[in-house]
Amino acid sequence: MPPYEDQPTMQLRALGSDPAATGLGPHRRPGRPRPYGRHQPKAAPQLPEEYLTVDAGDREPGGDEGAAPRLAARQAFRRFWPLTRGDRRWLVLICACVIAAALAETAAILLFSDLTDNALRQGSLSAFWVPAAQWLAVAVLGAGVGYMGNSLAVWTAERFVLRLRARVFTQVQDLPPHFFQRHRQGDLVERLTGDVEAIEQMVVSGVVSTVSAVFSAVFFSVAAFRLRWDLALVTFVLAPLFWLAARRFSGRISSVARDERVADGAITSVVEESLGNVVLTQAYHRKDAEERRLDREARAWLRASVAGARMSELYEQLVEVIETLCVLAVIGLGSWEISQDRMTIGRLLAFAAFLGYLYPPIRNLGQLGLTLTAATAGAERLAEILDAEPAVSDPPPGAAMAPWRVHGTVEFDGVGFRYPGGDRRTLAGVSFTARPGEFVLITGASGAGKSTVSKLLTRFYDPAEGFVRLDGVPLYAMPLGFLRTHVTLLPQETLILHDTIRENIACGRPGVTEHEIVRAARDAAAHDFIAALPEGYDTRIDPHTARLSGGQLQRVAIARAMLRDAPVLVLDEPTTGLDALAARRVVRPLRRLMSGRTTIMITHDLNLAPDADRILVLDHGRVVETGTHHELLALGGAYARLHGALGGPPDGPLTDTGPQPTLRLGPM
Ligand SMILES: Nc1ncnc2c1ncn2[C@@H]1O[C@H](COP(=O)(O)OP(=O)(O)OP(=O)(O)O)[C@@H](O)[C@H]1O
Repeated sequence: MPPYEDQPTMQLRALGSDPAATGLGPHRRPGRPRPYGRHQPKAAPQLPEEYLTVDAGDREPGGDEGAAPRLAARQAFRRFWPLTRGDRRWLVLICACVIAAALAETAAILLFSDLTDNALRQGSLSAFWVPAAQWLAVAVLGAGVGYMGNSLAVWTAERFVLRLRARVFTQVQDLPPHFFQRHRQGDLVERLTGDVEAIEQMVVSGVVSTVSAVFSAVFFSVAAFRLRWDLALVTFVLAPLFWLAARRFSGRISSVARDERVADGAITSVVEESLGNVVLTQAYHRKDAEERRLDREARAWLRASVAGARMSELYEQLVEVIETLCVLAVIGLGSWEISQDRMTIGRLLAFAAFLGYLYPPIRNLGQLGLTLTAATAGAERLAEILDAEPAVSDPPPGAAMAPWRVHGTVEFDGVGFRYPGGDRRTLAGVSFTARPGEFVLITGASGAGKSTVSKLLTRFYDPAEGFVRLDGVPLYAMPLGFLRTHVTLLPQETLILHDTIRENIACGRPGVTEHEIVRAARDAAAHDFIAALPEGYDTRIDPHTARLSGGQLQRVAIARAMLRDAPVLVLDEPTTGLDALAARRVVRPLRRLMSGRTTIMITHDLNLAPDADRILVLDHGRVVETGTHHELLALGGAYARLHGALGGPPDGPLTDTGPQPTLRLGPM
């Protein structure tokens, strides 16, 4: 008799999940202000009473998330089952195919017993043809439903993966900056790939496998009792041993699976971070340190992986022993029956062969529990993302104070803020107003809270106290899309899409013409260097490749902002990281971009200060000085000290063409 696993079987192998696996081990790898939208512009709205009376101090900066929550397999299943909505009729059809396949297999077993009893035992060829033809018909039928069920199951499972991944990805995109500071990128990548697939194993494939195993076990049991009730009874008395073995292993497997998912995330993170930092690695000759880092994570992964494989193998071998025990019990009882002349050896052989069909579904039921337990580790990691609250959200439908024609008055009114999880306030009582077209420069020591102002102004967070307003409307009272269409951020680190230069500029305003792209590039002093590239505007750029210099990338970003054409501009250290010459080349385009727009510039670079309508000096989250460059120098306080320490421009008119890398942002 061939080993059980090798025996012909028509049982649907639930897709994506090898029922013989415990679920451990690697998963499949895989111009001016324009109206908002089409609405007619209207005057800046009057705020309803509720926005004026809300005590903003009650608002908590959201988005704080804890560690991955612990979930029981049942909770994890319930949590992700709703994502099968829309495909449940297909699941029903798949289950029907699974049941039909189990029936066909049961019929095949009975026909096999028929053949051994009649054709083989009696040595009669005439007794062979009818059951043989029936067996063939049943096999063809089983193959048909097997093919249909498996194809449909792959399609349904992949649709589930698609839907779940899209859901998690959408959520990830709404999460606040600190979430990404606290989670390594590679680990998030792993959650969006490996963990998503692990959950599919639990939900779609899990349901199909369970239906398959349950129906096969029921049908085979009925057939077993029909063949020999006493032998069947012995078989079933010993069946709980499979369940006990699975139960014994489930706790250990759950913890090993969790370690394995975390190790998978860590190794992806190290590889990704190392590739992203390859210049630093080479420049500082950190090759050995990076290799050690990879080796450390790889060893942790190896330990988790080996522990997982060992656990799985131990379970498999234990089950083999239990199966052998069951077969020996049946043969023992059968031998006694034969000795009493109550049974023939042919019947006993037929029954023993039949056990080869009966045990896999019983054993699969136990293993399914383990697969679910292992997949729960992935569910916990995804639940952590799905449960993380975005720090900000759109106002409820009907309550939004938009659209209107934005003029660009920016107001900070008694703003206080503390980062989620932060131990102290980053901003306290910050108040200032920038009227349309004004240039306000915010400076201060490192860590004073300057960039935090830009994050509040572009609403990555809401203030815990006070209000940030645009044209008198608190930012939280307008849709995020409306706000970010009218307030353009040019962050410190130039944001580049992995695409062509054309697309990198065009993404400032979808639907722009080639002519508009080229005009923006010219205004940003980027056209000439782009045109000189062999592929011109079709050159693909990447933040990690050196095809364009920092200053050139910054000018591409300025061209994008030009197209965006927002009335408010937030510039976070626009010249930081650029050498003096590159910084000077950025000045003219910046002047064009700032012209006529409200500009909040966050910078250490005091070369830009004389042109500001107002300068705010931040210190430990508070505005300690306000005035023009000359007023503040005359004051001889914090600004004057910063100016002296940072080597700002002389107290006089500046030019962008002089021998010193001084920058002039005055009117063109
Ligand atoms: N996600 C965060 N969680 C907790 N604290 C944070 C977070 N981001 C920034 N901070 C803290 O808030 C304070 C202000 O940070 P911010 O980046 O606004 O300073 P900055 O003045 O722009 O500094 P720099 O000039 O160095 O960029 C710092 O003490 C910083 O450590």
